[in-house]
Amino acid sequence: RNTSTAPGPPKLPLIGNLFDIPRSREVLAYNAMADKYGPIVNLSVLGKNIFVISSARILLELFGQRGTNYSGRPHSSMLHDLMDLKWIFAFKSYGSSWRDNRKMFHTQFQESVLPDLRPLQLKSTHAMLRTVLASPNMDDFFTHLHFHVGSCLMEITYGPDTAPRTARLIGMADDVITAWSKVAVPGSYIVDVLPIFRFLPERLIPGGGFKKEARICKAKAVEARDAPFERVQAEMAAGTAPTSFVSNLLNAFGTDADHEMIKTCAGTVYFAGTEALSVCLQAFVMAMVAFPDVQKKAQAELDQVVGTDRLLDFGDQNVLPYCNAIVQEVLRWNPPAPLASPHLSVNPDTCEGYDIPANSLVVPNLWKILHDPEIFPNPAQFRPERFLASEYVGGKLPREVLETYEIVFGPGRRICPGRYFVPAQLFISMASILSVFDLSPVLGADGKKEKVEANFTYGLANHPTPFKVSVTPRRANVQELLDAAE
Ligand code: HEM
Repeated sequence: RNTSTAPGPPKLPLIGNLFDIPRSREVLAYNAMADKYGPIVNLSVLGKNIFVISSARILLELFGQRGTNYSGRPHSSMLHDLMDLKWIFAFKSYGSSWRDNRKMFHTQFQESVLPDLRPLQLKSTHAMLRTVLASPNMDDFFTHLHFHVGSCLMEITYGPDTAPRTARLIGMADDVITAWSKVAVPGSYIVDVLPIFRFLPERLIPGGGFKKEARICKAKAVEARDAPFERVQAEMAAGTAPTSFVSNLLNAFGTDADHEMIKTCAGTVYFAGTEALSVCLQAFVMAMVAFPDVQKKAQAELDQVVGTDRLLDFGDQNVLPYCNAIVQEVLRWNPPAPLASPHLSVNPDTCEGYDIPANSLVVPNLWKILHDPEIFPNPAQFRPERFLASEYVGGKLPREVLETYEIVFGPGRRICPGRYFVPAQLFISMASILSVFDLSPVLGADGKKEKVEANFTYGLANHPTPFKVSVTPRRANVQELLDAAE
């Protein structure tokens, strides 16, 4: 065979590239490696091969055409065994349990059922606008946005609950996400380097260490998963359960065995969806402040379509191309999962003349693909126009723009099952905010508006770095319209 090892930073004996693996600002580090070594970069850590892919074509080939070999997930002692999060199907290995969960999940988030969710999404958006109007300062703004998407997903999954109970569940679930995010940073937990440490009793570790962290995380995950599910079961027994992801599925499937899967699928919704939506809304706010002309253009479109004496509705979506383009540009400009989720290969393979040994970790660099200047000229610029068909000769979006953009949801069999829901949710949240509020930089000590430069953490979840924004209602009747809305 005429194959070779893919290029990458030089390896040390035994430990390989242990010290080349970035532990912060991962996206920037992998971008630099791609610039130096090309679209397939090979790293190896303690004998384990990692391939970082930053070409859409290669990614579609591996995860798409050769999907049977590339749709696994790596196993982590901390995440799967100690935190016991193996029930979340995003972490399951490729096989029948993952497939069954995904199928069930899809019944509730496929394109055809999405219109049923709109009234709830709209109601949640109005609640968010009311809260922002009541306390518009910046420190609270992102908290309101996070609660908005989190509680909306919770309500879709379990039906309405009281605000304090929802806030408690969101708090617990967010703690779980914070804990598991650390697992993705190599070396965070000794047990993932030496899995035998799993059997070390907690009392022998000073302060309880990783064992204590895992125990607390597991308990919170179980409560966040079980408490709302059991509430719906009780409501159904009493005949009072409103329609929701869980009540629909409990009605459709009868046996106890199915109940377990309904519970785990439902639990996956919040854990898989909230952070990504929340990061998108934060990036959107940053874009509106850093690129004020985009905001003005969107508001002009909204004023023309919606006018001033009613609130935006889903019925307006088809006639607001610029607002829809903003949604796409937010996802491209700051993909919330810039390095997607790592895949694990099964059998040895070759790609572009390079060997890919069995059990390799394959990491897609979505960020780099979505910032390819050949397809998205001047990629750091927030420019929704690149998604307007009217900008192109023939009035059609070029195929490579569309296909590359869709990479944001990860290609192949593990593609995000929330991908139909996401644009609708982001549209209603973002366009509603722009139609009733102005987002602008705060005034500095000199009385002038402070300039906001777009900047991000460039980590595994790509958050905007802290900035200030002033949120002001655009018209005197905003409160009145919101009071009258559901
Ligand atoms: C806000 C925008 C979102 C983006 C950009 C996004 C993107 C992604 C990506 C890149 C993956 C990994 C795909 C892979 O492994 O190759 C993923 C997985 C997943 N996403 Fe999303 N996601 C978003 C929101 C959501 C929402 C709202 C939900 C739930 C309603 C959701 C549910 C899931 C699930 C369950 C998985 C795991 C799929 C599997 O392992 O089979 N996502 N998403």
